[in-house]
Amino acid sequence: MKKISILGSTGSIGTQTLDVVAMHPDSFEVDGLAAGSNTALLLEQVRRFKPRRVSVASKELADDIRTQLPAGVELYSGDEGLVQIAAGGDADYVVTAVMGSVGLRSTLAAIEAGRDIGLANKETLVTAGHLVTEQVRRKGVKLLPIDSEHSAIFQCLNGESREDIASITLTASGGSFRDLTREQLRNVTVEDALRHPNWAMGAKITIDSATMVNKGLEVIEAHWLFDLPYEQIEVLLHPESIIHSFVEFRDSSIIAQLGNPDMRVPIQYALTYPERWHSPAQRLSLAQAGRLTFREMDFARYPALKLAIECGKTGGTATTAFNAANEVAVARFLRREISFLRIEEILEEVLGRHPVQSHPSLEQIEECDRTVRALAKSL
Ligand SMILES: NC(=O)C1=CN([C@@H]2O[C@H](COP(=O)(O)OP(=O)(O)OC[C@H]3O[C@@H](n4cnc5c(N)ncnc54)[C@H](OP(=O)(O)O)[C@@H]3O)[C@@H](O)[C@H]2O)C=CC1
Ligand SMILES: CC(=O)[C@@H](O)[C@H](O)COP(=O)(O)O
Ligand SMILES: [Mn+2]
Repeated sequence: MKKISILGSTGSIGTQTLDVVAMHPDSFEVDGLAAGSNTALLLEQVRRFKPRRVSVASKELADDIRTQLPAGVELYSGDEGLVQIAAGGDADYVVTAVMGSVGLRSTLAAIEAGRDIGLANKETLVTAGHLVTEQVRRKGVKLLPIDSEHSAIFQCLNGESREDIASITLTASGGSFRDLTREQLRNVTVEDALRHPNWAMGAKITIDSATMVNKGLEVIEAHWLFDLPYEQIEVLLHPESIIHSFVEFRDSSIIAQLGNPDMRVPIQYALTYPERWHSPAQRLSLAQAGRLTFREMDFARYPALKLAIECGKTGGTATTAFNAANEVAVARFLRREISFLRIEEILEEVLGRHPVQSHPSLEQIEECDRTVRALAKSL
């Protein structure tokens, strides 16, 4: 029986993780659940999965639900609450599925507590990849990718030697606006941007997919997860999202991982690795798919992807700043304060002004995150 805790249990990845847990009730037990503000859904999850410990985003929300929790369930709140769910109790495994760099301290706390991590929260690695990977090595825990592209690469690399890798390629759907020119992006709405062609996901990552920031974050995530230089990480447009990513080896062989777009598959693999269990995901029929198509990435069409990769190559706090500016810009777009194209402009402006620090400590990372957020809000 594996005891798991989920940070962000009420979100897209969190609820699908609980779907996987529900499919294998004799193999998984839920120790802790951390939500943001969706207390109605959290209470439903508590009744169904019977965690011993829960957390919500604020003390006020905790006060709202205190009397509705079964006796004995420990209740926490705020950032400290996330850390409690990540590192307290007796879970063996923590799924990090909160959105944004708010997940950093709790992920580090879970690793410090010796827990294996199922990582969906890519912003954590983008913000402080050097700290997270160093701590993973020091504590000897497993860091298993949930992000579909990284799960694909992880599966393709199973049993292979690092020296044999020529390159890895992350596939990109192109997002909601893949058929629009930059000129046509001027007047797009939040509703348009939230219509992802292939995946049903949380709002922030759906916008990131439309700006191609998501692929930029994923390149940086891949750099840390697979310990590869940026020169060996490629991006390719693949509108069908059937090939989730692939690896080319030095003998010119390519190994790819394919499947219908369904996050329950990589989530389950991260939970059951190295085993593979039955999944209800719809089987892929290549005959029915008929044709898979590919296009070279157009960096002029997607300047935020170019900027993200430049930040990755610069290193230090450049990626921290990129991520913080993006989180603020996307939140402002979702609140309809700025236009879609303004997201990219804010990224350019913030990075143009950011004094990069090399080898930042956790405190320096957090300071950078705060400063950049304030700047991005003011622009
Ligand atoms: N969705 C997907 O298919 C994929 C997502 N990812 C990554 O997974 C992560 C989660 O994405 P997704 O599930 O789509 O996002 P959602 O917005 O759907 O969910 C985010 C979760 O985080 C919780 N949360 C937000 N702020 C806080 C906070 N301050 N304290 C505690 N909990 C908080 C939310 O709680 P509440 O709703 O209760 O407020 C919710 O449970 C992101 O990093 C994303 O990039 C990666 C690959 C695919
Ligand atoms: C499901 C998943 O992993 C997302 O990160 C997905 O990849 C988004 O799709 P695109 O960024 O390719 O549009
Ligand atoms: Mn992805």
